[in-house]
Amino acid sequence: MTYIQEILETVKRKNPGELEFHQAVQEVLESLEPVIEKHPEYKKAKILERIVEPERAITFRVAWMDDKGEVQVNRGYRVQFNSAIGPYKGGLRFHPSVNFGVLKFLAFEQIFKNSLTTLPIGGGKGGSDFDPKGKSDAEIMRFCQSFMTELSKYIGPDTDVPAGDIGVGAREIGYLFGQYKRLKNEYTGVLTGKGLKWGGSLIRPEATGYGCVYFAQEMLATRYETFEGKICVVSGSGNVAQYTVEKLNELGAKVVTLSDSNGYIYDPEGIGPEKLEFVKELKNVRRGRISEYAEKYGVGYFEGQKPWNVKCDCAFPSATQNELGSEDAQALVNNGCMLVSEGANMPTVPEGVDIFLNAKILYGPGKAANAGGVATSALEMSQNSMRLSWTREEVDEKLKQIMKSIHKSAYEASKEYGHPGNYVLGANIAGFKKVADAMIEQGLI
Ligand SMILES: NC(=O)C1=CN([C@@H]2O[C@H](COP(=O)(O)OP(=O)(O)OC[C@H]3O[C@@H](n4cnc5c(N)ncnc54)[C@H](O)[C@@H]3O)[C@@H](O)[C@H]2O)C=CC1
Ligand SMILES: O=C(O)CCC(=O)C(=O)O
Repeated sequence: MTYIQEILETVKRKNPGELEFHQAVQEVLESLEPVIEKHPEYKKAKILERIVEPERAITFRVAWMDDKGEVQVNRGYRVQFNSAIGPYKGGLRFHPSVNFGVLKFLAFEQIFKNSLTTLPIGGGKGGSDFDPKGKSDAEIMRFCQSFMTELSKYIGPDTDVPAGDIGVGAREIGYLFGQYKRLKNEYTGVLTGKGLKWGGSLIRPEATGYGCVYFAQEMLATRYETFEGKICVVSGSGNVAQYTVEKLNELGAKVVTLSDSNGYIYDPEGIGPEKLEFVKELKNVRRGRISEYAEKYGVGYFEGQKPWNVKCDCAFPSATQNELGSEDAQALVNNGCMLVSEGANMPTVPEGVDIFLNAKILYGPGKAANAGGVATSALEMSQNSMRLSWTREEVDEKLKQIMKSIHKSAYEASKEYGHPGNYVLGANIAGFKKVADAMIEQGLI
């Protein structure tokens, strides 16, 4: 057994049943094999053995009352994985599928993603198995207040700064922030993704989707290509999907699909700006299903299916982990897809990633392609500390430059290690080195 395999076996033994966590660790460790060979100091300091163990993982009871006056109980979590280069930073996910395995995979990915942004932020993630679907605003507020009452003991603007993820958007961040302020009697940047009137940053809502498209633009440029006239397939219809579509429209592409957990819509005419406004209102205000788009515009709706069989030039998985299987990956390649840029975290199964890499299409893994969201969160933290606000143009320009720099460092690392254009390898290596060096310099902790 190799050194890397031994560590992986230990991770599996110590974290039984946490399949998503095993998957994320395996991908990163396999990429790091040549780095460990080149840098014996990492092996001596047992960096890999340490980096796969969270610094702290908290679970807590969240009791709240529903509109009928009945008591409900959920489980809350925060995984504080690595603080070598900055305070823990990463979103909160409210979804019934949330458990330690899912949050540990997300927090682990966040370590390398946050390092790639070049900004001083460590890796964390949290959430709850609470299902916001079908809940009233009052129920969401009571849940958020109870959740924050416990979480507030472990976070702070210089310790751990949560944000949104699946099921946590502007509304939830508002209720969480209000409760933190009430408990601590202080007005600090303890969360990002805040409302613009009370400490939020312009462009943060757009940042993950826009950033994912900027990263894709950089990949396309290596082949002297642009988005003009490209047919694009997007999955999901939440925050990341919406702003991915918005930026693709601006750049002259045509987006033909969106989805939710019930199915996908196919609009061959393209989801232009006006139709996108309908989606935003449908999903962010009325909180309805994407099938309503098909009814309104008279296009196809495919219940229980994913959009990966639709012929396209570029694909943007923007819903959830492992939403793109190996058959889906093969279908995309067979249909001539030349680029996949991941808005979601780990949306492609490992066999699918291999299919993309072997086919030599442009493949941007989530930890590089979707890093614009957390990078802009770090810009929100900077603005909060300085007590000022940058303009929309300033933040957007910084986001563009950060995505360019992430692309450059991932590309250069892939070249240095003999696989130019393999962004999986490049992102893992470039993200790892800064954290590993910081861990060594800070001693045995
Ligand atoms: N919001 C952010 O800034 C960032 C989000 N991400 C990732 O992007 C992805 C989407 O997140 P958001 O758009 O923020 O969440 P959201 O809650 O706004 O939207 C989630 C979307 O995914 C769909 N979805 C959720 N679970 C699904 C399932 N099991 N099957 C099919 N569809 C499903 C939902 O229907 C919805 O359209 C997640 O993987 C998240 O971790 C990554 C980086 C930053
Ligand atoms: O903005 C943040 O802090 C969190 C973003 C996030 O959860 C992610 O990058 O997956």
